[in-house]
Amino acid sequence: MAQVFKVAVLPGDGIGPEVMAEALRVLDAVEAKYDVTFERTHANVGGAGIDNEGKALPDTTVTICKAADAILFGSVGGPKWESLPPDEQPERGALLPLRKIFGLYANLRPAIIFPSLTGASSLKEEVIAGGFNVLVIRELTGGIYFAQPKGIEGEGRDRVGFDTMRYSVPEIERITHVAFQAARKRGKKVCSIDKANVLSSSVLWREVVTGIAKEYPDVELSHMYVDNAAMQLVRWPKQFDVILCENMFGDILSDEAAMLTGSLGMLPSASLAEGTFGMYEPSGGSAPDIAGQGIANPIAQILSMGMMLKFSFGMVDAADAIDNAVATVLDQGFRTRDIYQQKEGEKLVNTKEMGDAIIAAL
Ligand SMILES: NC(=O)C1=CN([C@@H]2O[C@H](COP(=O)(O)OP(=O)(O)OC[C@H]3O[C@@H](n4cnc5c(N)ncnc54)[C@H](O)[C@@H]3O)[C@@H](O)[C@H]2O)C=CC1
Ligand SMILES: CC(C)CC(=O)C(=O)O
Ligand SMILES: [Mg+2]
Repeated sequence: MAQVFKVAVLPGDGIGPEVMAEALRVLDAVEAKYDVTFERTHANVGGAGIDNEGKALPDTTVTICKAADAILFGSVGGPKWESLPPDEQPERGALLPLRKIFGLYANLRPAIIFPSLTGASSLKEEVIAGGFNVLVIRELTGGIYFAQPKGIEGEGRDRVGFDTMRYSVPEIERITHVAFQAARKRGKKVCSIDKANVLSSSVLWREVVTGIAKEYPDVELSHMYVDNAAMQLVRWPKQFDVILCENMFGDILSDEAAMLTGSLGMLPSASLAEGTFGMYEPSGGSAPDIAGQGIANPIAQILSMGMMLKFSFGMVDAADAIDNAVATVLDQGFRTRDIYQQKEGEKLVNTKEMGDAIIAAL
């Protein structure tokens, strides 16, 4: 009998539904190829939650996610909801609570440059010749995005806005283990990012990471201040293997790493809890500037779905097949607008045509 996996599908806003449609068509192709059934339940989230059910994270959505084996998430947010009170907006009202409710503390963002895409990277060819493969591991449920107190107090020009950067030892320990275990299976190097010359949370972060590293003598640890890391990523990305970051530094550096691979539309991510539950989402946002035009790059969403197959369902072969299909279509010259270089052999395609090509390659 075919194995059955339950997937909560949360397309969200902007380009979310457009790229999600392609990921689901690729999931159909996986179903046809492997002896497996993906039971999918769609739910509103973000602006779609506000518009359809009056809340960025409707209770029905949480119930559907709790009944699922994994969440496939598009992206949320956009100008339409930016004037709502901050805690009711799609990002703070839905995405961050989802990460907290499901304990998704480990965010894996693999920035890999496909050989045929080196021309789309913002870096010079000689800097990225031979490719690079960096895994950003971002702590996702702590730090300045979550810690209290935060808010805006006072009146008029006397108002102050404040957030709190806070990390506990167990929070640092568990994400550090994720980074070292990942490094063990690849280049055996962890570079931990902090701002220990200024921030107390970073002083503790560095101390705890250094302690955990002793349990992994086969993995080399280095530390780097976040400002230098931002510079080193564009200077010589090949020096990095696994980059370990707290929440906000990882948010920022992963967008930077994405662009080195050609486009934010290329960077998938897995947000993992203890065990096999995870939420799988592109690293980028809802891209209001291109939403509704059918031109968004669906690759980040499709590769995120592939990460779901690997990390939540143990379908490593199917995940590899998706990665290979993406590499094949890029070799064949298919390009959405964000990675189109107007070079000979390139074929400019829209979102759906990119989905078609990946399904054909699969
Ligand atoms: N996980 C999520 O749901 C996230 C949501 N956001 C939200 O998204 C909205 C827009 O934020 P921005 O800062 O503009 O970031 P963004 O990531 O949505 O877009 C930044 C740039 O990258 C491009 N881009 C992103 N994904 C693409 C794709 N798949 N194909 C082609 N181009 C792509 C966009 O067109 C834009 O020029 C905001 O409301 C923001 O809060 C931002 C980041 C993550
Ligand atoms: C709401 C933000 C924290 C989302 C974001 O930028 C991200 O997860 O990369
Ligand atoms: Mg981000």
